[in-house]
Amino acid sequence: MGEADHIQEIPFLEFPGDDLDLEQESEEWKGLRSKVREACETYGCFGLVCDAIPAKLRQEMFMVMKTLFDLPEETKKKHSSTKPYHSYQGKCPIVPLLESFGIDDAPQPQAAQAFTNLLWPEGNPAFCGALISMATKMLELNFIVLKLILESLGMEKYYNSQKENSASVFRLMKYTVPPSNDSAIGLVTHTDKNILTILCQNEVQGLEVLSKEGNWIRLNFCKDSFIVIIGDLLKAWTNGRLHAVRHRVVMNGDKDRYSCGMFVLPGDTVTIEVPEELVDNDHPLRYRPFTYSDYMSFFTSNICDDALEVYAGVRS
Ligand SMILES: O=C(O)CCC(=O)C(=O)O
Ligand SMILES: [Fe+2]
Repeated sequence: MGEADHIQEIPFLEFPGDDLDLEQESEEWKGLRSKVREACETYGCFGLVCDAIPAKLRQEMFMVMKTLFDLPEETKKKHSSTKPYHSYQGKCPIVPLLESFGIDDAPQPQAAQAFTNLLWPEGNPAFCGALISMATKMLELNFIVLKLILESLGMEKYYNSQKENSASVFRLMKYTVPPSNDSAIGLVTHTDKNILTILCQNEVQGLEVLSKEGNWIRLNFCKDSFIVIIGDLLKAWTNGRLHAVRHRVVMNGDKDRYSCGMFVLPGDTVTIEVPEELVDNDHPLRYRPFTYSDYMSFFTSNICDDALEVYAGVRS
């Protein structure tokens, strides 16, 4: 397993205040907005320290995640979906350390309850409560970041429709300690195929991002930080202005890694189409219109590194 070239280069930003209701015309908001844009253009990701999502809730989330992954394999397999990345995915030869669940619309109490009841027919209020609270806060944070991004591009008029026409999947992941103390791939290199992702991990590091210059950067999260990742769809919609960063997980050490990620996606009928304001002589159209579901169908049968360019890129 090749070592990362750099320990930390990506910006870590601070979300001001103790709740997510940051006043949107404040100087703090405007300051954050320009830093977010710069990070999204240059790195396609950034760390975000956010005390508005309490440390206690994060701890609870990782505790209940452990009880989830400790369930028997047969029970975990009950969670299935026709959509890729939404089912329970057990360990497999490509990613032998990883198990994951994708939960649709997890902030909605009905969806969270249905997931909980499937795995614990006798009920598990502690799990369900932590799931709803964490998913709700992370989705809220996702939309705040989306708003900052759209405003920074002068595209805020699209915010409400993007929000209304979105869906979410909350992914819960467990990476087990690699055998024989070696470092080993936890998750293979990829770009996220959705709009925007926010990740949260327990104290075990492992996420690495590839800089535009081609260096692997190993992220060193501080305890209260989240990581924001630009997905392929936001890169396409912004006509390539934002960077969809390639990333992977590399495991080492002697502790299991747990992470959860809130992935915002477009609703099924939404077409991703570059708005005309983002096309001009300096920025000729780079992506043709497409839907997320068609893009995912393409990707799952043609897994490749530059799926977005191959699938939707406009060749000049
Ligand atoms: O576990 C992590 O930190 C990264 C997960 C990830 O990149 C993904 O699920 O797309
Ligand atoms: Fe990812």
